[in-house]
Amino acid sequence: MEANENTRSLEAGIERDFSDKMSYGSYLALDELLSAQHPVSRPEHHDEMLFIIQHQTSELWLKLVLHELLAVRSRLQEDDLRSAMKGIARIKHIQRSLTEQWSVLATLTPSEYAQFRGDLGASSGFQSYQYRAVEFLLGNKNESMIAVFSADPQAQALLSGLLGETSIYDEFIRYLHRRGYAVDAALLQRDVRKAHVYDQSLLEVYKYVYENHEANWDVYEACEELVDLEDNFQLWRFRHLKTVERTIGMKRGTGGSSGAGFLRRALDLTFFPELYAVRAEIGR
Ligand code: HEM
Ligand SMILES: N[C@@H](CC(=O)c1ccccc1NC=O)C(=O)O
Repeated sequence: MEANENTRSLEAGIERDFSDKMSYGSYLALDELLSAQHPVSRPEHHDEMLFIIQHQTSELWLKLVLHELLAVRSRLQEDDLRSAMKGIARIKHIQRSLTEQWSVLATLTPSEYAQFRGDLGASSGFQSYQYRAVEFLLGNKNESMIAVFSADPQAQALLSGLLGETSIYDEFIRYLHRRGYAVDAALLQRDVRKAHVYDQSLLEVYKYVYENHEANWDVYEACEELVDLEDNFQLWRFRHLKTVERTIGMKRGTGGSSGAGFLRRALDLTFFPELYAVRAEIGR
């Protein structure tokens, strides 16, 4: 039957009755997940579903990035660099997927978006607490961002908590110190509520690591993993900016910012400045 009818028959052993067993849908809470898309445009605009699902899938992946970053931070605290790097490898794949996904939203034309943009009110990705949590964990701390969440105590608590905790870069630096690399004491005691700023002693450490990479292989490899992470993050920011430019041009953002100009300035931020600065020092 199978070959000539081009149909696959169910095997006898295939489970059919889930009345008292966990099924695919119940395990994944699909009823909840798939009933969480609520277009607000009236009459409902066809393309709003794309807009909602693009954001929801991004938030799901951000949830996993956050989960993995917290694990990476713990593994660094436990001096388990190899396992921390395994976490970063996974995050890098998620980032690629997030960046690749912009091409789906890029099919939304300015005319289509304009038909429901007004219904979005003042809501904006600027109010994504998971995105801000990822930025904080990577070291881009900015206390003023928390004000956006004044109406969301849970988000505010999460971000206030992370603001006062170390970033994965702080933990990497502390790990380097424990391994005997000459990191300045001031850097180890810095105010973690502020963004990391360029440190000369760290540049010297990296210079040593890169010039003697054979003898410092695991640290050298970890440095390059962090550069990949930042590179991927910047690619996401860039694709966001370019999607914004092609859908709303130079309009102001619904969140109240100047729009594309504001997003472009994020491209000047860097999580790991010394890892970029060291490039200019190699082979001098
Ligand atoms: C047509 C699609 C999109 C447009 C036109 C757009 C536009 C903007 C604009 C103008 C801002 C600046 C804040 C404001 O004033 O609103 C912003 C911020 C932001 N958007 Fe979008 N966005 C789009 C899609 C997305 C998607 C799919 C995500 C994924 C989660 C996202 C996440 C963010 C985040 C996280 C910020 C804050 C960025 C930062 O702090 O640098 N946006 N967006
Ligand atoms: N800020 C966007 C609106 C927007 O993109 C948006 C609106 C609600 C929820 C998420 C959004 N995504 C990213 O900012 C705009 O100005 O058109």
